[in-house]
Amino acid sequence: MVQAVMEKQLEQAAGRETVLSVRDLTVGFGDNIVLDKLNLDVLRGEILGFVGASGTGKSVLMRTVLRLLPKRSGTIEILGAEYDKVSDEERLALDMRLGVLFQHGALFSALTVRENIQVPMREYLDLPQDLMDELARLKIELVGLAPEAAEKYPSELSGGMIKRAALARALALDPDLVFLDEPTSGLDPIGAAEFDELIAKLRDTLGLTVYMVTHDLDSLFSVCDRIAVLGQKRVLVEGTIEDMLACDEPWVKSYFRGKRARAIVHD
Ligand SMILES: Nc1ncnc2c1ncn2[C@@H]1O[C@H](COP(=O)(O)OP(=O)(O)OP(=O)(O)O)[C@@H](O)[C@H]1O
Repeated sequence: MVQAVMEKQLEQAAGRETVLSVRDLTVGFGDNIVLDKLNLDVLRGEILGFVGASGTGKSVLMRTVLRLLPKRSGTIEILGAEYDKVSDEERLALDMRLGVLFQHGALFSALTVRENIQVPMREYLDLPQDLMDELARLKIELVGLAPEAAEKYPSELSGGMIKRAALARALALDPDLVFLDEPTSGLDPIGAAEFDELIAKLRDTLGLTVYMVTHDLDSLFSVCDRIAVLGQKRVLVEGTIEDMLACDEPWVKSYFRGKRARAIVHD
């Protein structure tokens, strides 16, 4: 069954551009091998939901792809380039095409929302302050925050506003691919649904590709085009929500056909 789902996905993937291709990736800490020969493809323009039991290595994979953790072996090709094989200059250019929203927002508490959004601009670009202010204003509008949010500090924002501000910072350089680590965690169901709608809208309007680590079944059912499940140190199964619902792999079955999931399906 799992094999059949994988083969169907490969067929569907044929002909679409792969923006992230991970092959035989092994990552570990001392004797603890967290990912073992893992393979994963993310296709342009899709929202990929990445799930797996707690502690299976979802964050480790995302951090390794972002070069925040070292890999033992394997290849990671991102936006058509293999990081290990490009020059420093090309690596910098690649980094600019990636946006990241870390869990809990991870905004700088001593900076206002506007200043937070301008951090990547300062790091990668050499722009006059008035242009950066205008760009920050546009990003704030894009994520649905009020203009007044620009001069507020993170401590003055609600959880939902922090997520939106962090998303605005992730979008600061108009990336092709954004990584979201549990973007709806800590939000109430209405706030989470609004955030999901925002992500779908941004994908549709900006043509973003979204890689989203999530435990949120609502997000998986409502906005993800495809889902990848991490287990046994690799991607156990990849597919649409329908594929997940038909899958007999025990963890996938209990996650997607358990009590909580059934409540969503029958909503
Ligand atoms: N810097 C590190 N040093 C040593 N071990 C680590 C490090 N980071 C992660 N690990 C280990 O890697 C494994 C996977 O952790 P990871 O945080 O990726 O899980 P996760 O799937 O994201 O979990 P959760 O859903 O709870 O966030 C765990 O066993 C963890 O202890």
